[in-house]
Amino acid sequence: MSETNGITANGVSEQTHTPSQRYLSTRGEDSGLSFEEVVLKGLATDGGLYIPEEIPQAADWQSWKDLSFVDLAFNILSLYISPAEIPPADLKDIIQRSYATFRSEQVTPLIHLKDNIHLLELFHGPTFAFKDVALQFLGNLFEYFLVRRNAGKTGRDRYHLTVVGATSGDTGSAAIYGLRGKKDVSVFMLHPKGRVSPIQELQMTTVLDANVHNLAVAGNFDNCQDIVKALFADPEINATHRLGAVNSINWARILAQTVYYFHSYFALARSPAAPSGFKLGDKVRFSVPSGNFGDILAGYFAYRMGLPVDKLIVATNENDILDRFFKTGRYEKNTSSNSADPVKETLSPAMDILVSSNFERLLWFLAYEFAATAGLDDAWNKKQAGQEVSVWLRDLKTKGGFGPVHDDILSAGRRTFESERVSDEETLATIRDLYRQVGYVLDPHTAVGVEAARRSATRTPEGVPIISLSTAHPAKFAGAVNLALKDEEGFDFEAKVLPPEFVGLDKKEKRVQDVANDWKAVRDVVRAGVEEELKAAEASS
Ligand SMILES: Cc1ncc(COP(=O)(O)O)c(C=O)c1O
Ligand SMILES: N[C@@H](CCOP(=O)(O)O)C(=O)O
Repeated sequence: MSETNGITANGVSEQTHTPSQRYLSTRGEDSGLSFEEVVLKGLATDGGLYIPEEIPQAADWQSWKDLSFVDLAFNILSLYISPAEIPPADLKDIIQRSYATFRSEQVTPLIHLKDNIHLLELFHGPTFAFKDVALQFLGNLFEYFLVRRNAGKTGRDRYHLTVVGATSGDTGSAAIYGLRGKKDVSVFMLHPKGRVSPIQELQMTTVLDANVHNLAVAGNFDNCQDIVKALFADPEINATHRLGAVNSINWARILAQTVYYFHSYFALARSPAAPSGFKLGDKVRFSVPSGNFGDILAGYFAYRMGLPVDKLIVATNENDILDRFFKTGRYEKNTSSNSADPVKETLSPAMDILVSSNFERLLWFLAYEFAATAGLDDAWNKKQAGQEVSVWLRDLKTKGGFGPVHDDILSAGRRTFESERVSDEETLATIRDLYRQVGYVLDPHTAVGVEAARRSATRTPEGVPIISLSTAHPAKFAGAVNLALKDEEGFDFEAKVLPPEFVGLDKKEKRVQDVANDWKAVRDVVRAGVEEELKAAEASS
């Protein structure tokens, strides 16, 4: 970071921002940014992802044990957001409004599933998936920044945010619900045509607000993600539009998700189902169904802040790039498939992914830790980490992978993480088992996490409980749930699983546009859509 008189190259003051409130890019070319800048930019100019310069230590985390979700979120987020940027009362208000939309008073309740395994239900938000926790917050955050930036401005002088996102189903609807109808924001959500569940598709396409544009791409999720990254890297559209990100490349997504790791830990410590004698400071494991590595990365931040985590269990489906990394040290796209599409379609489609974009953030921390063993100064360590990550990511793009990484880097990763790959057959068996054993219906993604937790439990030190993250409501994945449970006596999907909010969705009007798997074609659609909205806004003002 180049600085003059305590002011960073990007204008952030050292007096008002602690190192955990200043941000840099994982590829080393961009640093000294404020929270507002990284939230509005999404992806760094050098193609990297933003991370805080330092992970703050929550020295007094135990004193947070009885806080409500909102108060806990306020304490955690304040460590990463300078009060000079968002005054505390405003931050509290944004958080409060974001979680007032949840159906559960606890926001993310923890229930005891079976034996040593507890389930963290993250699906009580508007779209019934864990993404709501971050995207309700991000929607309000965008609104807050835009209102401030646009004070006194009219017409084309207003700061207009053009959000482009890729979804395999859940991010799409959660982002749309977080941003629908918001002033000065257009949302273009790309999903792989025919490869999201029917309910997920309906949740997105039945939202008819003028600022919401659903684009069905002829391709898979990775194609959608690549189009989004190509748009962010394109100087032409960046010269005319301010692009914004709602995918977990946006730092605010990760940050908001750290809260439920703490919240569930405290809920467990209070629970009569906790192992006998369990007390604050004792370790837990978290099992996380993983695709883009955003959710589990939030757990890594919670751990680095001081939460007593024994292990973070990366649970993948048959699209297992992450599992293969933790087993071999190689991060490689799976090109062994004979089919033209190397992404396998599974029963947990939200995790059907070739490359996990957030893994880059973990790689940076592992490379940084490794560089620090050389004992040089911190600026050098950060520079080294940025260079290492840039080379890895270049090789991923040009050669389809990299590795094996240095033994010390892999060992450092394995100190915190372990991984499991769960097949479709095992996913169905897990849904069935848990239904038979405790009468609970798991969604297929959650089942991947629970199966990984069950395997991990056989290796877990005595008395270490496992919190398994339940990332979606089972009604979102009727196909897989019915496949697993259709022959179970007395099972009735409509009566046992379907929430009233989903009934009749298929009768509603829909809006969606088919697009080719071609980023330039998508760029044209985005430009035309924004223009139409701006003209309509001008006409009505
Ligand atoms: C239901 C569900 N479970 C798990 C995941 C994987 O989460 P992540 O991409 O953060 O690893 C997703 C997608 O993001 C999802 O929608
Ligand atoms: N599984 C995701 C894919 C996008 O992931 P994100 O967390 O980076 O937004 C989805 O539900 O769309």
